[in-house]
Amino acid sequence: MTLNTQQGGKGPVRRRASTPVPLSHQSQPGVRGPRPNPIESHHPPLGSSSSFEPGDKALAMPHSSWSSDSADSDSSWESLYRVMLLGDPGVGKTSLVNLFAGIQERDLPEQPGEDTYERTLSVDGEEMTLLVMDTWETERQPQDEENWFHNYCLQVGNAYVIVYSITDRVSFESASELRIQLRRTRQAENIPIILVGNKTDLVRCREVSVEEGRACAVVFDCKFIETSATLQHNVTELFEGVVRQIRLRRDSKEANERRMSIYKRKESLTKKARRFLDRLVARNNKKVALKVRSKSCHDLSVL
Ligand SMILES: Nc1nc2c(ncn2[C@@H]2O[C@H](COP(=O)(O)OP(=O)(O)OP(=O)(O)O)[C@@H](O)[C@H]2O)c(=O)[nH]1
Repeated sequence: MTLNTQQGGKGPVRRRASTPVPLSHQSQPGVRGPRPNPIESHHPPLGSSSSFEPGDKALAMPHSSWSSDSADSDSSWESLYRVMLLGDPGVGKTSLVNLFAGIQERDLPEQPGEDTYERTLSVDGEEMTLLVMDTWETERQPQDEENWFHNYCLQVGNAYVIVYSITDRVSFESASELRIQLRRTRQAENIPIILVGNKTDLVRCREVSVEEGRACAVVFDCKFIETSATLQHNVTELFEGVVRQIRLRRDSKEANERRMSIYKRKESLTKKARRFLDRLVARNNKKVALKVRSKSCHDLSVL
């Protein structure tokens, strides 16, 4: 993986944790600054900060989705993808995002607060810009604010990385709950979700086995990888996987749309009947599907 910073090769772009990225944020590689739009006032230029209020309606507009037909789904929109890190406190989200951003421990600011990083990755010869957001907090006060903020996070991501620590079973259970919450919030969407078991270097303290992690990913229909931020093990693979998962969906959506428009024109009644029967058979073959999924859930380069 090649990490290319923007802004003329300076370090990764940071944003403040308290600055939700407006849902309509769109940038083209190399183009900085907000586009003129009604919620512009909430989105400061990169590198500067702003605050937000829970319940801010302008920010809570419906998110763009893979299946969106809105005007926002043009090619410029697709040049920047929001990746949300979710998970219990202490599981290693910040450590993972720091590795993504190329930040060494000694360079970390004394006052934490910069939790969002934008970098362009080159994977398989193609560049993609990710905005990785380590803004998930579970101890916000008051509760209303926490609920609003969680809901916001679950709405705005183009991809999700749900992290647990393999040394902490409670964090594993929270990860499953988060997956359920995500499914509820983004029901109809096929967004990439990667379950990450971090801290694999702590072998003797392991509370969650690889098999359990994998089984969870199969049941919840997401990808799975184990990492160690401390040893920098599988971290590159994780973020490359995020890029590939986004790309696979983007490409398959485009291909599907093309195929469907041709198909709809040509499809005969017999074909429609056959398709219906195929679906019926597929539904009855859930067991087979589960087996196939369990084989591929750890392969982040396939759907
Ligand atoms: N041994 C080991 N420690 C890790 C690993 N990843 C993170 N840690 C440590 O776990 C602690 C918590 O890591 P963070 O990255 O701050 O975790 P977080 O999920 O961002 O926590 P919050 O900011 O509270 O949400 C730190 O002391 C890290 O050094 C890992 O892979 N192995």
